[in-house]
Amino acid sequence: MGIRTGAQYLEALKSRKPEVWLNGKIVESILDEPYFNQPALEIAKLYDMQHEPAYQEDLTVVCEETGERMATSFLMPHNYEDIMKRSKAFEVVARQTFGLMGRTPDFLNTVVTSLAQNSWFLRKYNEDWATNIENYYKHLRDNDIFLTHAIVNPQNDRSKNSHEQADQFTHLGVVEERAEGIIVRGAKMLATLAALTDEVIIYSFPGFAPGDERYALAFAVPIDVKGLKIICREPVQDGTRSTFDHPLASRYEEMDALLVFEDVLVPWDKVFLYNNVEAANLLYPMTGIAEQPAHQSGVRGYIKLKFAVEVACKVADSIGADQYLHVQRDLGELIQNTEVIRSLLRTAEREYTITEQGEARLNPVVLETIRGMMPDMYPRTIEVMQAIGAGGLLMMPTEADFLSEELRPTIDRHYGGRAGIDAEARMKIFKLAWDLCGEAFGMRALQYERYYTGDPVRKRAIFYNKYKKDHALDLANAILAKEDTVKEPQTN
Ligand SMILES: Cc1cc2nc3c(=O)[nH]c(=O)nc-3n(C[C@H](O)[C@H](O)[C@H](O)COP(=O)(O)OP(=O)(O)OC[C@H]3O[C@@H](n4cnc5c(N)ncnc54)[C@H](O)[C@@H]3O)c2cc1C
Ligand SMILES: O=C(O)Cc1ccc(O)c(O)c1
Repeated sequence: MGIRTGAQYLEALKSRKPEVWLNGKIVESILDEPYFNQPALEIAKLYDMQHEPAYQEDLTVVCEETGERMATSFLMPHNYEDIMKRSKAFEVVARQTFGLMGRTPDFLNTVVTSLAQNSWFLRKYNEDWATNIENYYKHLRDNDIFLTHAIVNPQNDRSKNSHEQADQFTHLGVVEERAEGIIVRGAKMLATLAALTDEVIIYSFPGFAPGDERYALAFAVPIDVKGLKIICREPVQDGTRSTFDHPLASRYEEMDALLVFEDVLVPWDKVFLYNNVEAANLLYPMTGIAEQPAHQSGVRGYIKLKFAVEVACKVADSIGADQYLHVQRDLGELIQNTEVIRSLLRTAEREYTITEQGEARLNPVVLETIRGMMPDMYPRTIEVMQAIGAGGLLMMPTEADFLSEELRPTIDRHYGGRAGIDAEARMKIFKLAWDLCGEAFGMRALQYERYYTGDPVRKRAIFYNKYKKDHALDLANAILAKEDTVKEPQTN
C-alpha cells in the first residue's frame, strides 16, 4: 500500500471501535466526538502532506525493498545523508504542528525502525523475537500505520518493583502462555494520542529486578484488541471552543491515556521480548531506541521552543514592553536558548558514528544534553511569557464579546496595543500566549517537555555517572599530575 492519505487514515479510524473511556463513558464514534475530531484532522493533514508536491520529497523516500514510497521516518539511517533526510522530515512535521504534538506518527516510526535495525540484539536471545520485530517494521512501513506506545508502569508504589506491588497485576504482566500466544493483564502509561492510533506497542524503560520476569516484555496489538481499556485523562479543551479564543488548544489537544489490559491475547508473532529481565534491561542501552527517537524529539522540541519564544517576543512587542532593558535581556536569553538547541542538534547530527551493524547514530552525549536542557529551557520560556504578558493575559474579551455590536467600539478603544496593533491583533497574540502559558493545554505542553523522555532528575544523574565512567577528565587530571605536593617551608 505505501504512504496513506489523510482520508485513508480517517477511514481506518472510522472502521474500528476501540474501548475508549472519556468522562465516564465509552466513546461511540471517535470522529464524532468533538474532543477528538480536530486533532484527528491535524494528524490526517500530516498524512496528506506526504502526497503534496511541496512536501513529498522531504516526508517520503522510495523504499528499496518494495519500490513504493514510505515515510522518511522509516528510513534506516546508514550515513550522514540519511540522518539529514530524517532530520528534515521531522522538522516539516514539527513545523506543521508548531512542535506541540509530540507523538505524531514519525516518533514511533523511528522507535520500531531502530528496533528492526537492531534485531541482532533480540536474535541473541530468541530467533522469533528478531523475526517478529523485522516483520512488524515491514507491516508498519508498508501500511503506514499510526502507533501509540506505553512504556511506563503506573505510579502505584514507586519504592517497590512490579512483582512487589500489592496486586501482582497492577503493572502489566503475563498471566499465562497459550498455544496461540500470551495473555497479558495490568496497566501501562502514558499512551499519548492512543484513541487516534491504529495500534499500540508496549516495551519498557530499564529497571527490572529478579522476580520481575512476567513484566519484562515487549509486544504490539491493534488498538481495538479485545480486553484493552483506554482511559483518557480530563480533556484540556471541550472541543467546541473557538480557534480565535484558543488557537492552539482547539487544534492540538494530544489526549493521553492509561492503558488497562484485561486478559488480552497477544499472538506469538507479535511478541518481541518476554520473560527475560536481562534482555528488557539491555534493550535501551544496546539498541538505538533511545537515540533515534531522541533525534525526532530534539528537532520537534527545538521547533516548539522557538515557537514559544517567538510568541513571547510578539507579546512584548505588541504592548511596547520590549523597550525596557530587563525585557530585552530576558528575550535575548530565550533566543539564545533556541540557538543553543539548534547548534546542539547540528553538532549531534554531524558527530554521528556508525555502529558495528552499520546503523548511523547521532552523538549520544550531545543528544542527552538537549534532553537535559529542555526541561529547564521550556519552562523558563513560559515563565518569561507570563511575566511579560502579566495582567493583560487575564484581560481578554472573548470572540463573543468582539461580535457584540454594542461592545465592539469599547473593545476597540481599550484593548489595542502599541501604534499599529489594533485590539483584534493584540488579542490574537495574547490568546496564543495564554494557550501556552495559562491554559491547561499549555501546562500539559510544559509537563510534556519535563517528562516525555523520563524523569529529568534521574536522567541527569545517569548522564553524570556515565560521563564520569567514559571520560577521563583529562584536563583536571593533567594539572593534578603535576608535582604540586605539600612542601615544608624552606628555613635557612
Ligand atoms: C504529557 C506527557 C506525555 C507522555 N507521553 C507518553 C507516551 O506517549 N508514552 C509513554 O510511554 N510515556 C509517556 N510519557 C510518560 C513518561 O515516560 C513518564 O512520565 C516519565 O517516564 C516519568 O515517569 P513518571 O511520570 O512515572 O514519574 P516517576 O518516575 O513516578 O517520578 C515521580 C517523582 O518521583 C521521583 N522518583 C520516582 N522513582 C524514583 C527512583 N527510583 N529514584 C529516584 N527518584 C524517583 C522522581 O524524581 C519524580 O520526582 C508522557 C509523559 C507526559 C508528562
Ligand atoms: O529516551 C529517549 O529520549 C527516547 C524516548 C523517549 C520517550 C519515549 O517514550 C521513548 O519511547 C523513547
